[in-house]
Amino acid sequence: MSDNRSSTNARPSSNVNHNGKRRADEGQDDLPQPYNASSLQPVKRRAVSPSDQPRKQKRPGARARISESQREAIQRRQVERDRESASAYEEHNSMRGNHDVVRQHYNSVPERGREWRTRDSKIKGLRVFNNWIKSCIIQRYSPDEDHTPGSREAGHSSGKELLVLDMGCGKGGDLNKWQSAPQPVQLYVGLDPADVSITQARDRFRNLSSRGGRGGHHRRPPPRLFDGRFYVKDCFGESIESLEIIQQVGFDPSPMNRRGFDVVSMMFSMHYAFESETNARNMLRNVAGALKKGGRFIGCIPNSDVLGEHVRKWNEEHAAKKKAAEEAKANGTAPDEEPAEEKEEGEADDDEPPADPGAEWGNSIYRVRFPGKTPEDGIFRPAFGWKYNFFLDEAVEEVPEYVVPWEAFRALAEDFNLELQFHRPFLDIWEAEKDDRELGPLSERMGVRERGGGPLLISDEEKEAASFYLGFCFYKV
Ligand SMILES: C[S@@+](CC[C@H](N)C(=O)[O-])C[C@H]1O[C@@H](n2cnc3c(N)ncnc32)[C@H](O)[C@@H]1O
Repeated sequence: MSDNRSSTNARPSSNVNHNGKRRADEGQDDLPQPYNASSLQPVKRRAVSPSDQPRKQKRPGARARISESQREAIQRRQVERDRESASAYEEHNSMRGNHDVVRQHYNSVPERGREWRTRDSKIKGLRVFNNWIKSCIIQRYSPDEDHTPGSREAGHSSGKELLVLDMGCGKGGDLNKWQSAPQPVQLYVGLDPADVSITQARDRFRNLSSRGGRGGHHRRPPPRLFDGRFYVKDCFGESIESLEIIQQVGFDPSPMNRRGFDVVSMMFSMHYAFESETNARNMLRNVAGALKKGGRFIGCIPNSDVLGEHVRKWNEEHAAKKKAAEEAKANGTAPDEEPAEEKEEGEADDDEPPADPGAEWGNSIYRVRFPGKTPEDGIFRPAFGWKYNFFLDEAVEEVPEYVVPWEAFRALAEDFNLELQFHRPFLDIWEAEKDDRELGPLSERMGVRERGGGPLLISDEEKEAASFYLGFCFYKV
Protein backbone atom coordinates (compact mmCIF):
# COMPACT_ATOMS: atom_id res chain seq x y z
CA MET A 1 0.00 0.00 0.00
CA SER A 2 2.92 2.29 -0.35
CA ASP A 3 5.19 3.92 -2.84
CA ASN A 4 8.64 5.43 -2.95
CA ARG A 5 10.01 8.87 -3.83
CA SER A 6 12.29 11.96 -2.76
CA SER A 7 13.61 15.72 -1.04
CA THR A 8 15.92 18.19 1.00
CA ASN A 9 16.70 19.63 4.45
CA ALA A 10 16.45 16.59 6.75
CA ARG A 11 17.42 17.96 10.14
CA PRO A 12 20.09 16.47 12.38
CA SER A 13 18.93 14.02 14.96
CA SER A 14 19.01 13.30 18.66
CA ASN A 15 17.00 10.92 20.82
CA VAL A 16 17.54 12.87 24.00
CA ASN A 17 14.75 14.90 25.57
CA HIS A 18 14.92 18.23 27.36
CA ASN A 19 16.06 16.58 30.59
CA GLY A 20 18.92 14.95 28.76
CA LYS A 21 17.19 11.56 29.11
CA ARG A 22 16.73 9.01 26.34
CA ARG A 23 13.07 8.79 25.30
CA ALA A 24 12.14 5.19 25.94
CA ASP A 25 8.84 5.20 24.01
CA GLU A 26 10.43 6.29 20.77
CA GLY A 27 12.73 3.29 20.34
CA GLN A 28 14.93 4.94 17.76
CA ASP A 29 18.60 5.73 17.39
CA ASP A 30 18.69 9.12 15.80
CA LEU A 31 15.70 11.35 16.27
CA PRO A 32 15.74 14.78 14.70
CA GLN A 33 16.42 17.56 17.23
CA PRO A 34 13.47 18.99 19.19
CA TYR A 35 11.23 20.98 16.95
CA ASN A 36 12.12 24.64 17.19
CA ALA A 37 9.77 26.45 14.83
CA SER A 38 8.81 29.65 16.66
CA SER A 39 5.09 28.83 16.41
CA LEU A 40 5.46 25.64 18.42
CA GLN A 41 5.68 26.03 22.19
CA PRO A 42 5.50 23.19 24.71
CA VAL A 43 2.12 23.14 26.46
CA LYS A 44 2.13 23.94 30.16
CA ARG A 45 1.41 20.99 32.45
CA ARG A 46 -1.82 21.33 34.45
CA ALA A 47 -1.18 21.58 38.18
CA VAL A 48 -2.78 18.77 40.20
CA SER A 49 -6.10 20.10 41.48
CA PRO A 50 -6.98 19.64 45.16
CA SER A 51 -9.63 17.08 44.18
CA ASP A 52 -6.98 14.95 42.43
CA GLN A 53 -4.85 14.75 45.60
CA PRO A 54 -5.21 11.63 47.76
CA ARG A 55 -7.85 12.20 50.47
CA LYS A 56 -6.60 12.32 54.09
CA GLN A 57 -8.19 9.86 56.52
CA LYS A 58 -10.22 11.58 59.25
CA ARG A 59 -9.30 9.08 61.93
CA PRO A 60 -6.13 7.33 60.83
CA GLY A 61 -5.72 3.97 62.48
CA ALA A 62 -9.31 3.75 63.75
CA ARG A 63 -10.75 0.24 63.14
CA ALA A 64 -14.35 0.00 62.05
CA ARG A 65 -16.60 -2.47 63.91
CA ILE A 66 -18.49 -4.64 61.40
CA SER A 67 -21.08 -7.37 61.73
CA GLU A 68 -20.84 -10.93 60.36
CA SER A 69 -23.30 -10.18 57.52
CA GLN A 70 -21.36 -7.04 56.58
CA ARG A 71 -18.16 -9.10 56.53
CA GLU A 72 -19.80 -11.66 54.21
CA ALA A 73 -21.06 -8.87 51.93
CA ILE A 74 -17.55 -7.41 51.79
CA GLN A 75 -16.10 -10.84 50.94
CA ARG A 76 -18.72 -11.34 48.22
CA ARG A 77 -17.93 -7.96 46.72
CA GLN A 78 -14.22 -8.79 46.85
CA VAL A 79 -14.78 -12.12 45.03
CA GLU A 80 -16.89 -10.25 42.48
CA ARG A 81 -14.17 -7.61 42.00
CA ASP A 82 -11.47 -10.28 41.64
CA ARG A 83 -13.55 -12.03 38.99
CA GLU A 84 -14.11 -8.77 37.14
CA SER A 85 -10.46 -7.81 37.21
CA ALA A 86 -9.44 -11.33 36.11
CA SER A 87 -11.77 -11.12 33.11
CA ALA A 88 -10.59 -7.55 32.33
CA TYR A 89 -7.01 -8.86 32.54
CA GLU A 90 -7.85 -11.72 30.16
CA GLU A 91 -9.56 -9.32 27.75
CA HIS A 92 -6.59 -6.97 27.91
CA ASN A 93 -4.19 -9.86 27.30
CA SER A 94 -6.12 -11.19 24.35
CA MET A 95 -6.23 -7.67 22.87
CA ARG A 96 -2.48 -7.28 23.44
CA GLY A 97 -2.07 -10.67 21.75
CA ASN A 98 -3.85 -9.44 18.62
CA HIS A 99 -1.95 -6.16 18.75
CA ASP A 100 1.36 -8.05 18.86
CA VAL A 101 0.32 -10.27 15.93
CA VAL A 102 -0.43 -7.15 13.86
CA ARG A 103 2.81 -5.43 14.89
CA GLN A 104 4.91 -8.53 14.20
CA HIS A 105 3.25 -9.03 10.87
CA TYR A 106 4.02 -5.50 9.66
CA ASN A 107 7.53 -5.71 11.05
CA SER A 108 8.14 -8.84 8.99
CA VAL A 109 6.84 -7.55 5.63
CA PRO A 110 10.04 -7.11 3.58
CA GLU A 111 10.82 -3.75 1.99
CA ARG A 112 11.30 -4.79 -1.64
CA GLY A 113 11.82 -1.43 -3.26
CA ARG A 114 9.90 0.61 -5.76
CA GLU A 115 11.14 -1.32 -8.80
CA TRP A 116 9.64 -4.54 -7.51
CA ARG A 117 6.41 -2.90 -6.33
CA THR A 118 5.73 -1.23 -9.64
CA ARG A 119 7.05 -3.91 -12.03
CA ASP A 120 7.19 -7.41 -10.59
CA SER A 121 4.51 -7.47 -7.92
CA LYS A 122 1.49 -9.64 -8.71
CA ILE A 123 -0.74 -6.89 -7.31
CA LYS A 124 1.10 -3.94 -8.87
CA GLY A 125 -2.16 -2.67 -10.39
CA LEU A 126 -3.84 -2.64 -7.00
CA ARG A 127 -0.81 -0.99 -5.39
CA VAL A 128 -0.74 1.91 -7.85
CA PHE A 129 -4.51 2.25 -7.77
CA ASN A 130 -4.54 2.48 -3.96
CA ASN A 131 -1.67 4.97 -4.08
CA TRP A 132 -3.54 7.09 -6.59
CA ILE A 133 -6.65 7.07 -4.37
CA LYS A 134 -4.56 8.16 -1.37
CA SER A 135 -3.10 10.97 -3.52
CA CYS A 136 -6.65 12.05 -4.42
CA ILE A 137 -7.69 12.22 -0.76
CA ILE A 138 -4.55 14.17 0.15
CA GLN A 139 -4.90 16.53 -2.84
CA ARG A 140 -8.58 17.21 -2.20
CA TYR A 141 -8.83 17.32 1.57
CA SER A 142 -5.48 18.30 3.07
CA PRO A 143 -5.47 22.02 2.15
CA ASP A 144 -6.88 24.67 4.46
CA GLU A 145 -10.29 26.03 3.46
CA ASP A 146 -8.71 29.37 2.51
CA HIS A 147 -5.85 27.85 0.50
CA THR A 148 -5.93 29.10 -3.12
CA PRO A 149 -5.86 26.15 -5.54
CA GLY A 150 -3.02 26.34 -8.05
CA SER A 151 -1.03 28.85 -5.99
CA ARG A 152 1.74 26.29 -5.54
CA GLU A 153 2.18 25.78 -9.30
CA ALA A 154 2.13 29.53 -9.86
CA GLY A 155 4.99 29.77 -7.35
CA HIS A 156 3.10 31.80 -4.74
CA SER A 157 1.58 30.01 -1.81
CA SER A 158 -0.39 31.66 0.98
CA GLY A 159 2.70 31.17 3.15
CA LYS A 160 0.84 28.94 5.56
CA GLU A 161 2.36 25.45 5.66
CA LEU A 162 0.70 22.30 6.96
CA LEU A 163 1.46 20.30 10.09
CA VAL A 164 0.61 16.68 9.31
CA LEU A 165 0.26 13.70 11.66
CA ASP A 166 0.22 10.24 10.03
CA MET A 167 -1.07 7.58 12.46
CA GLY A 168 -0.14 4.07 11.31
CA CYS A 169 2.36 5.55 8.82
CA GLY A 170 3.94 2.13 8.18
CA LYS A 171 7.10 2.30 6.06
CA GLY A 172 6.44 5.92 5.10
CA GLY A 173 4.70 5.07 1.84
CA ASP A 174 2.90 8.43 1.77
CA LEU A 175 5.92 10.73 2.23
CA ASN A 176 6.04 11.54 -1.48
CA LYS A 177 2.35 12.22 -1.64
CA TRP A 178 2.76 14.77 1.15
CA GLN A 179 5.73 16.32 -0.65
CA SER A 180 3.39 16.82 -3.64
CA ALA A 181 0.42 18.10 -1.59
CA PRO A 182 -1.17 21.30 -2.97
CA GLN A 183 -0.41 23.19 0.24
CA PRO A 184 3.22 22.71 1.30
CA VAL A 185 3.95 20.73 4.44
CA GLN A 186 6.11 22.18 7.22
CA LEU A 187 6.15 19.20 9.59
CA TYR A 188 5.25 15.54 9.06
CA VAL A 189 5.04 13.28 12.13
CA GLY A 190 4.72 9.54 11.44
CA LEU A 191 3.62 7.15 14.22
CA ASP A 192 3.39 3.36 14.11
CA PRO A 193 3.81 0.57 16.69
CA ALA A 194 5.92 -1.51 14.26
CA ASP A 195 9.51 -0.48 15.05
CA VAL A 196 11.00 -2.02 11.90
CA SER A 197 8.51 -0.07 9.76
CA ILE A 198 9.43 3.15 11.58
CA THR A 199 13.12 2.57 10.86
CA GLN A 200 12.27 1.99 7.19
CA ALA A 201 10.10 5.14 7.12
CA ARG A 202 12.97 7.17 8.55
CA ASP A 203 15.34 5.69 5.90
CA ARG A 204 12.88 6.53 3.18
CA PHE A 205 12.68 10.09 4.47
CA ARG A 206 16.48 10.37 4.43
CA ASN A 207 16.50 9.09 0.87
CA LEU A 208 13.96 11.67 -0.08
CA SER A 209 16.14 14.35 1.53
CA SER A 210 19.24 13.22 -0.31
CA ARG A 211 17.39 13.43 -3.62
CA GLY A 212 16.43 17.00 -2.89
CA GLY A 213 12.74 16.24 -2.57
CA ARG A 214 12.55 14.93 -6.14
CA GLY A 215 10.89 11.73 -7.25
CA GLY A 216 7.51 10.20 -7.73
CA HIS A 217 4.98 11.02 -10.37
CA HIS A 218 4.36 14.73 -9.97
CA ARG A 219 5.74 16.96 -12.70
CA ARG A 220 6.14 20.26 -10.91
CA PRO A 221 9.45 21.04 -9.16
CA PRO A 222 9.31 19.96 -5.54
CA PRO A 223 9.48 22.57 -2.80
CA ARG A 224 11.91 22.35 0.12
CA LEU A 225 11.39 19.03 1.95
CA PHE A 226 9.42 19.25 5.17
CA ASP A 227 10.70 18.35 8.60
CA GLY A 228 10.02 14.64 9.25
CA ARG A 229 9.72 12.92 12.65
CA PHE A 230 9.09 9.21 13.21
CA TYR A 231 8.13 7.48 16.46
CA VAL A 232 7.24 3.96 17.54
CA LYS A 233 3.78 4.43 19.04
CA ASP A 234 0.53 2.53 19.51
CA CYS A 235 -2.11 5.13 18.61
CA PHE A 236 -5.15 3.05 19.63
CA GLY A 237 -4.22 1.39 22.92
CA GLU A 238 -2.82 4.52 24.54
CA SER A 239 -2.73 8.29 24.40
CA ILE A 240 -0.21 9.90 22.06
CA GLU A 241 -0.15 12.95 24.32
CA SER A 242 3.01 11.69 26.04
CA LEU A 243 5.09 12.37 22.91
CA GLU A 244 6.97 15.62 23.20
CA ILE A 245 6.35 16.62 19.59
CA ILE A 246 2.60 16.17 20.08
CA GLN A 247 2.72 18.44 23.14
CA GLN A 248 4.78 20.99 21.23
CA VAL A 249 2.27 21.16 18.42
CA GLY A 250 -0.59 21.20 20.95
CA PHE A 251 -2.96 18.49 22.21
CA ASP A 252 -6.51 19.27 23.33
CA PRO A 253 -9.56 17.14 22.44
CA SER A 254 -11.96 20.03 23.23
CA PRO A 255 -13.45 22.06 20.36
CA MET A 256 -11.41 25.04 21.56
CA ASN A 257 -8.08 23.71 20.28
CA ARG A 258 -6.64 26.60 18.26
CA ARG A 259 -3.22 24.94 18.15
CA GLY A 260 -2.60 21.45 16.83
CA PHE A 261 -2.08 19.64 13.53
CA ASP A 262 -3.84 20.76 10.35
CA VAL A 263 -4.28 17.19 9.17
CA VAL A 264 -4.39 13.76 10.79
CA SER A 265 -4.11 10.97 8.23
CA MET A 266 -4.93 7.30 8.80
CA MET A 267 -4.51 5.29 5.63
CA PHE A 268 -5.44 1.58 5.82
CA SER A 269 -4.80 1.48 9.57
CA MET A 270 -7.84 2.73 11.50
CA HIS A 271 -9.73 -0.58 11.36
CA TYR A 272 -7.31 -2.08 13.88
CA ALA A 273 -8.80 0.31 16.47
CA PHE A 274 -12.26 -1.27 16.23
CA GLU A 275 -11.19 -4.25 18.28
CA SER A 276 -12.98 -2.65 21.23
CA GLU A 277 -14.92 0.46 22.11
CA THR A 278 -12.07 1.51 24.40
CA ASN A 279 -9.56 1.42 21.55
CA ALA A 280 -11.90 3.17 19.11
CA ARG A 281 -12.45 5.94 21.66
CA ASN A 282 -8.70 6.15 22.41
CA MET A 283 -8.06 6.47 18.70
CA LEU A 284 -10.65 9.23 18.24
CA ARG A 285 -9.45 11.07 21.34
CA ASN A 286 -5.94 10.99 19.85
CA VAL A 287 -7.22 12.31 16.52
CA ALA A 288 -9.40 15.04 18.04
CA GLY A 289 -6.73 15.96 20.59
CA ALA A 290 -4.06 16.36 17.95
CA LEU A 291 -6.19 18.35 15.49
CA LYS A 292 -6.65 22.09 15.69
CA LYS A 293 -10.15 23.51 15.25
CA GLY A 294 -10.88 23.35 11.51
CA GLY A 295 -8.32 20.55 11.03
CA ARG A 296 -9.03 17.59 8.74
CA PHE A 297 -9.08 13.89 9.61
CA ILE A 298 -8.56 11.90 6.42
CA GLY A 299 -8.14 8.21 5.75
CA CYS A 300 -9.28 4.98 4.20
CA ILE A 301 -10.81 1.86 5.73
CA PRO A 302 -12.61 -1.30 4.63
CA ASN A 303 -16.18 -0.51 3.64
CA SER A 304 -18.62 -2.04 6.17
CA ASP A 305 -21.41 -1.98 3.56
CA VAL A 306 -19.34 -4.31 1.36
CA LEU A 307 -18.46 -6.56 4.30
CA GLY A 308 -22.10 -6.56 5.47
CA GLU A 309 -23.43 -7.46 2.02
CA HIS A 310 -20.98 -10.36 1.63
CA VAL A 311 -21.85 -11.59 5.12
CA ARG A 312 -25.60 -11.34 4.46
CA LYS A 313 -25.30 -13.28 1.18
CA TRP A 314 -23.03 -15.88 2.72
CA ASN A 315 -25.49 -16.45 5.59
CA GLU A 316 -28.40 -16.69 3.14
CA GLU A 317 -26.58 -19.30 1.05
CA HIS A 318 -25.40 -21.17 4.11
CA ALA A 319 -28.96 -21.30 5.54
CA ALA A 320 -30.32 -22.51 2.16
CA LYS A 321 -27.70 -25.29 1.98
CA LYS A 322 -28.42 -26.34 5.56
CA LYS A 323 -32.18 -26.45 4.90
CA ALA A 324 -31.72 -28.47 1.70
CA ALA A 325 -29.52 -30.96 3.58
CA GLU A 326 -32.11 -31.31 6.37
CA GLU A 327 -34.94 -31.83 3.87
CA ALA A 328 -32.91 -34.42 1.97
CA LYS A 329 -32.26 -36.25 5.23
CA ALA A 330 -35.97 -36.16 6.15
CA ASN A 331 -36.95 -37.47 2.68
CA GLY A 332 -34.28 -40.14 2.75
CA THR A 333 -32.65 -38.63 -0.36
CA ALA A 334 -29.49 -37.50 1.42
CA PRO A 335 -26.29 -39.08 0.07
CA ASP A 336 -25.10 -42.00 2.23
CA GLU A 337 -22.98 -40.82 5.12
CA GLU A 338 -19.52 -42.28 5.54
CA PRO A 339 -19.55 -44.90 8.32
CA ALA A 340 -18.28 -43.38 11.57
CA GLU A 341 -14.68 -44.29 12.29
CA GLU A 342 -13.91 -45.95 15.61
CA LYS A 343 -12.73 -43.42 18.13
CA GLU A 344 -9.40 -43.69 19.86
CA GLU A 345 -9.45 -43.44 23.61
CA GLY A 346 -9.57 -39.79 24.71
CA GLU A 347 -10.52 -38.58 21.21
CA ALA A 348 -13.03 -35.72 21.05
CA ASP A 349 -16.65 -36.68 20.47
CA ASP A 350 -17.46 -36.04 16.81
CA ASP A 351 -21.18 -36.31 17.49
CA GLU A 352 -21.12 -32.81 18.92
CA PRO A 353 -22.56 -30.34 16.42
CA PRO A 354 -19.72 -28.64 14.52
CA ALA A 355 -19.02 -25.02 15.46
CA ASP A 356 -20.88 -22.60 13.21
CA PRO A 357 -18.54 -21.80 10.30
CA GLY A 358 -17.83 -18.15 9.66
CA ALA A 359 -18.51 -16.26 6.46
CA GLU A 360 -15.69 -16.45 3.94
CA TRP A 361 -15.05 -15.08 0.46
CA GLY A 362 -12.36 -13.66 -1.80
CA ASN A 363 -10.45 -14.41 -4.99
CA SER A 364 -6.89 -15.38 -5.92
CA ILE A 365 -5.38 -12.19 -4.47
CA TYR A 366 -7.47 -11.44 -1.38
CA ARG A 367 -9.50 -13.41 1.14
CA VAL A 368 -11.73 -12.49 4.08
CA ARG A 369 -12.60 -15.06 6.72
CA PHE A 370 -14.71 -14.56 9.84
CA PRO A 371 -13.79 -17.04 12.56
CA GLY A 372 -17.30 -17.31 14.02
CA LYS A 373 -20.96 -16.52 13.58
CA THR A 374 -21.81 -13.30 11.74
CA PRO A 375 -25.07 -11.28 11.74
CA GLU A 376 -27.64 -12.78 9.34
CA ASP A 377 -28.77 -9.36 8.11
CA GLY A 378 -25.17 -8.18 7.63
CA ILE A 379 -25.58 -5.37 10.14
CA PHE A 380 -22.77 -5.40 12.67
CA ARG A 381 -24.21 -4.88 16.16
CA PRO A 382 -22.64 -4.12 18.63
CA ALA A 383 -20.19 -1.95 16.72
CA PHE A 384 -16.90 -3.33 18.07
CA GLY A 385 -14.89 -6.53 18.04
CA TRP A 386 -16.10 -8.03 14.73
CA LYS A 387 -12.86 -9.76 13.94
CA TYR A 388 -12.03 -11.27 10.56
CA ASN A 389 -8.82 -12.52 9.05
CA PHE A 390 -7.64 -10.66 6.01
CA PHE A 391 -5.21 -12.02 3.48
CA LEU A 392 -3.84 -9.93 0.62
CA ASP A 393 -1.30 -11.59 -1.66
CA GLU A 394 2.26 -10.29 -1.04
CA ALA A 395 1.03 -7.69 1.46
CA VAL A 396 -1.10 -8.91 4.36
CA GLU A 397 -0.85 -12.48 5.68
CA GLU A 398 -4.03 -13.51 7.49
CA VAL A 399 -3.87 -10.63 9.94
CA PRO A 400 -6.80 -10.04 12.32
CA GLU A 401 -8.73 -6.94 11.29
CA TYR A 402 -11.97 -5.46 12.64
CA VAL A 403 -15.10 -4.25 10.90
CA VAL A 404 -15.63 -0.48 11.20
CA PRO A 405 -19.45 -0.20 11.07
CA TRP A 406 -19.69 3.08 9.24
CA GLU A 407 -22.67 4.68 11.01
CA ALA A 408 -21.34 3.77 14.46
CA PHE A 409 -17.95 5.24 13.56
CA ARG A 410 -19.54 8.41 12.26
CA ALA A 411 -21.69 8.81 15.42
CA LEU A 412 -18.70 8.20 17.68
CA ALA A 413 -16.61 10.70 15.70
CA GLU A 414 -19.32 13.31 16.35
CA ASP A 415 -18.83 12.79 20.09
CA PHE A 416 -15.28 14.02 19.48
CA ASN A 417 -16.38 17.09 17.47
CA LEU A 418 -15.43 15.49 14.18
CA GLU A 419 -17.99 16.28 11.50
CA LEU A 420 -18.28 14.21 8.32
CA GLN A 421 -17.25 16.04 5.15
CA PHE A 422 -16.73 13.25 2.65
CA HIS A 423 -17.17 9.47 2.47
CA ARG A 424 -16.92 7.45 -0.75
CA PRO A 425 -16.03 3.93 -1.94
CA PHE A 426 -12.74 3.73 -3.87
CA LEU A 427 -14.33 2.89 -7.23
CA ASP A 428 -16.65 5.91 -6.92
CA ILE A 429 -13.63 8.10 -6.16
CA TRP A 430 -12.04 6.78 -9.36
CA GLU A 431 -15.15 7.66 -11.39
CA ALA A 432 -15.38 11.12 -9.82
CA GLU A 433 -11.70 12.09 -10.15
CA LYS A 434 -10.29 10.18 -13.12
CA ASP A 435 -10.83 13.07 -15.53
CA ASP A 436 -9.71 15.82 -13.16
CA ARG A 437 -7.17 18.26 -14.65
CA GLU A 438 -4.43 17.16 -12.19
CA LEU A 439 -5.51 13.73 -10.97
CA GLY A 440 -6.36 12.33 -14.43
CA PRO A 441 -2.84 12.84 -15.87
CA LEU A 442 -1.40 11.68 -12.53
CA SER A 443 -3.26 8.36 -12.93
CA GLU A 444 -1.57 7.92 -16.33
CA ARG A 445 1.90 8.75 -15.05
CA MET A 446 1.42 6.30 -12.18
CA GLY A 447 0.27 3.56 -14.57
CA VAL A 448 -3.23 3.30 -13.11
CA ARG A 449 -4.75 3.66 -16.58
CA GLU A 450 -3.61 3.66 -20.19
CA ARG A 451 -2.24 6.88 -21.68
CA GLY A 452 -4.66 9.21 -23.44
CA GLY A 453 -7.47 8.71 -20.94
CA GLY A 454 -7.54 4.95 -21.57
CA PRO A 455 -9.08 2.23 -19.38
CA LEU A 456 -8.01 1.16 -15.93
CA LEU A 457 -4.96 -1.12 -16.00
CA ILE A 458 -6.00 -3.33 -13.11
CA SER A 459 -7.36 -6.86 -13.35
CA ASP A 460 -10.94 -7.69 -12.35
CA GLU A 461 -9.62 -9.48 -9.28
CA GLU A 462 -7.62 -6.41 -8.24
CA LYS A 463 -10.69 -4.27 -8.88
CA GLU A 464 -12.74 -6.49 -6.59
CA ALA A 465 -10.07 -6.16 -3.87
CA ALA A 466 -10.01 -2.35 -4.36
CA SER A 467 -13.79 -2.16 -4.03
CA PHE A 468 -13.36 -3.35 -0.46
CA TYR A 469 -12.28 0.16 0.69
CA LEU A 470 -13.64 3.67 1.11
CA GLY A 471 -12.05 7.07 1.71
CA PHE A 472 -13.24 9.66 4.21
CA CYS A 473 -12.66 13.15 5.55
CA PHE A 474 -13.95 14.71 8.80
CA TYR A 475 -13.50 18.30 9.98
CA LYS A 476 -12.81 19.17 13.60
CA VAL A 477 -15.53 21.66 14.49
C1 LIG B 1 -1.78 -1.62 5.81
S1 LIG B 1 -0.59 -0.79 6.77
C2 LIG B 1 -0.75 0.88 6.16
C3 LIG B 1 0.50 1.70 6.27
C4 LIG B 1 0.43 3.11 5.65
N1 LIG B 1 -0.55 3.94 6.28
C5 LIG B 1 0.16 3.02 4.17
O1 LIG B 1 -0.94 3.39 3.72
O2 LIG B 1 1.06 2.61 3.42
C6 LIG B 1 -1.37 -0.69 8.37
C7 LIG B 1 -0.52 -0.02 9.42
O3 LIG B 1 -1.29 0.17 10.62
C8 LIG B 1 -0.40 0.05 11.68
N2 LIG B 1 -1.09 -0.15 12.97
C9 LIG B 1 -1.61 -1.29 13.48
N3 LIG B 1 -2.02 -1.09 14.74
C10 LIG B 1 -1.76 0.20 15.05
C11 LIG B 1 -1.93 1.00 16.22
N4 LIG B 1 -2.44 0.47 17.34
N5 LIG B 1 -1.54 2.30 16.18
C12 LIG B 1 -1.02 2.82 15.04
N6 LIG B 1 -0.83 2.11 13.91
C13 LIG B 1 -1.18 0.82 13.91
C14 LIG B 1 0.44 -1.16 11.28
O4 LIG B 1 1.63 -1.29 12.05
C15 LIG B 1 0.69 -0.85 9.82
O5 LIG B 1 1.87 -0.12 9.61
